[in-house]
Amino acid sequence: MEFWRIQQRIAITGPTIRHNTQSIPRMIRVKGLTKEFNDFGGKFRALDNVSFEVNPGEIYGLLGPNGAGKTTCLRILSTVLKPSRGFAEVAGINVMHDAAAVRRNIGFMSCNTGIYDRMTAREMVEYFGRLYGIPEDKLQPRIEEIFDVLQMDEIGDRLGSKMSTGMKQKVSIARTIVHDPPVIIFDEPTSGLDVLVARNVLQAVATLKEQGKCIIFSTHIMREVEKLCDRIAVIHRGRIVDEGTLPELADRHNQPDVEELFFDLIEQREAEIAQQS
Ligand SMILES: Nc1ncnc2c1ncn2[C@@H]1O[C@H](COP(=O)(O)OP(=O)(O)OP(=O)(O)O)[C@@H](O)[C@H]1O
Repeated sequence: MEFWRIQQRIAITGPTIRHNTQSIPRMIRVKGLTKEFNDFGGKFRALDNVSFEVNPGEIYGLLGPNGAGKTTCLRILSTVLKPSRGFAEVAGINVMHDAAAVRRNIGFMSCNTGIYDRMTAREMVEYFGRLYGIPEDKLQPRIEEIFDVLQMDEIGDRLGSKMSTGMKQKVSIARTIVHDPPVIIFDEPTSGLDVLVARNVLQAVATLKEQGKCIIFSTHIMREVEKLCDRIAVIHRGRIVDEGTLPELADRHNQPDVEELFFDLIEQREAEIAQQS
C-alpha cells in the first residue's frame, strides 16, 4: 500500500486531532524531571532536571547513547516509574495524579514486542483493545481499519510463534494505537531490525504524525532523527545537553554534520561532569 494511502486510512474512530496546534495545549510538558535510583547504598541520578514540551503533530526525538536516561524519562511519562522530583504532564494530566487517565492517552512501543506465541495477531490486538475498555461495537471496526492500514489482513489468523520480526512489529504498532491515543511514545522501536522492517516502522511513525499525534521517538540512530524528527533533545548522563531543530542546533554549535554535532554535545556534557567532580 502506498504511503499516502496509509496516511489517509490510519485516522480511525474517535475524535480527530486537527493540525491547528494554536488551539491545542501542549500534549507533553516536562519540567525539572529528576529520577534517582537507590544504588549500592547510595543514589544514582539517572535523570537530572530534564524539561521539554511537545506539540500535537510533532515528532520530538530523544537522542542519546546507551544509559543516557531516555527510557527512564519515557517510563515516567507512561506512569511506570515515579519521578523523584519535577513535573510531567500528558494530555493535560499530571502523571502523578491520575495514572489511569494518562495511560488512556498514551501508546508505548519499544523494540521488545512481547508478542504472545499462542495468540493470533487479531486476538492480540482485540485483547489490548478490551483492556483499554473499547466497546465491542467500536473495537471491531477499529481493528478492521488498523489491519487494513498496516496491511495486516493476511496475518490476522497467524499465531505469534509463527510470525516474522516484521509481522511482530506490525502487531506491536497495532496494539499501541488500538485505543487511538493522542500521545505515542516509541522507545528505540527499530533496534535490532533489518532496514526494510525498520523503514516500515519509520513510515508508520511518520503517518501517525500526519494524523496529528504527538510523538516522542527515542533513538541513538542519527539518521532516524534526521529523517523523522521535527525537534530533538540530545541527552547524555541524565541531562538534556541541548534541544531544538537540527538546523538550529547545527547553527548554534557551528557544526552541520549531525554525527559530529552529537559527539560535540556528548563531549560538552562529559566536560561538565568532569568539572563538577
Ligand atoms: N531500576 C534501576 N535501578 C538502578 N539504575 C537504573 C535503573 N534503571 C535504569 N538505571 C540506570 O539509569 C541509567 C539510564 O538508563 P536508561 O535505561 O534510562 O537509559 P537509556 O538512555 O534508555 O539507555 P539505552 O539506550 O541503553 O536503553 C543507566 O545508567 C541505567 O543503568
